Amino acid sequence: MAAIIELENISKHYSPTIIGVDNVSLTVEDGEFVTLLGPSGCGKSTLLRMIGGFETPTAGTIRLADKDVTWDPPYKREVNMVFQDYALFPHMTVGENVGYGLKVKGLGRLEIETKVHDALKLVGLFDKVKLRPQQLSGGQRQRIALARAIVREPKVLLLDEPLSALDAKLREQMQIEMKHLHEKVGITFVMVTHDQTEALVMSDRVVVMEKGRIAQQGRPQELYDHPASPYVANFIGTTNFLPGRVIRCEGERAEIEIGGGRLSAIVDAPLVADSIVTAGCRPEKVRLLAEGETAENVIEGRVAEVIYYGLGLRLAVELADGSRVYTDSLLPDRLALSAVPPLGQSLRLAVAPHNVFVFEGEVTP
Ligand SMILES: Nc1ncnc2c1ncn2[C@@H]1O[C@H](COP(=O)(O)OP(=O)(O)OP(=O)(O)O)[C@@H](O)[C@H]1O
Repeated sequence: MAAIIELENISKHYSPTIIGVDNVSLTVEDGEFVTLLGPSGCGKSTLLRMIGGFETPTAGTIRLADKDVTWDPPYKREVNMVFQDYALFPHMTVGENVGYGLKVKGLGRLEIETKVHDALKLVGLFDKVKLRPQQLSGGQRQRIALARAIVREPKVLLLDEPLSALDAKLREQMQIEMKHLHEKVGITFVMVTHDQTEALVMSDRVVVMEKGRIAQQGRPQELYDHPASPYVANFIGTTNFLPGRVIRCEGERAEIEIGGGRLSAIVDAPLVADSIVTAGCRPEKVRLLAEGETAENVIEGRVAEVIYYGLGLRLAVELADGSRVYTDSLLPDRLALSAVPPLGQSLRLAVAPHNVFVFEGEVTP
């Protein structure tokens, strides 16, 4: 695959103290679906707007399809942006909205009709061509905005929180629809979201941002299974953080002392004996042990809280030092609920060494 977007040392300083984006370099491959993910204020929208030409960088270079576009206005770039509020014209029909950009470009009526028809077919809304936006549901309006963006056949589609106006159920459905749309049209998608599930479900690659910089980037599963920092581990999914101390580290295996016992972990880089660390593990990777069952990395504690969330159960287990470990388990059938341990009951948990992350230093949640 060839690179379609190349950002080289891009910064945006709004003032000497307000830094939107701080020296970011990023390459997006042709046809990729890349998501910029992070909490409010981390600089993801500023970065997206700079790719679109709606904001100019204070340093760095932006190349689109090998062309330096750093100082080009939006209309000179082969990109199209879908905004949060869709920005549809209320006085125009769906067909006119979708065809508007082509009309401005000077295309003939027949050509516009064909392209509008194809774009609306792609989003499954050709039967709505004569309606006005206000006669459509939120999800339909979102699809019209997408059709209007792809009808101009841009090389890159920029999406700024495209699903934020939709309710939870529709959001879930649109995540899958947009993923399929991306596969069908083959255009490069760059999306901004603060919703980690959305990023994991839809993207080929997720770029996690922190204070204007890239904290980590990778395929969704890479980020989930190998977060590079507590920030990423906390932002993507839920993580148990347990304060600890390194007992020893030999090769890729480290022994960590934690508040209720010891944990073995598989580590990427050697750790210094006696150093302060934080062990992390995902709640669904922590297993409840049956009586008499043996395992590596056994943690003992008492049930402090039971949280039922339909699909399964989350137990908060308090260790001897007062720290808590959450464990998630699915409930395979209704009867399983009767086996839920009561508050205060002692139990044993286990987590496999390859499911334990170790971060140097203390983590403040
Ligand atoms: N036009 C502006 N003038 C001054 N500061 C700005 C401007 N736009 C953004 N900022 C600041 O730059 C930083 C990054 O903002 P940005 O909007 O890119 O973050 P974001 O991650 O997209 O957040 P959100 O999800 O809330 O939109 C923030 O500190 C913000 O206050």
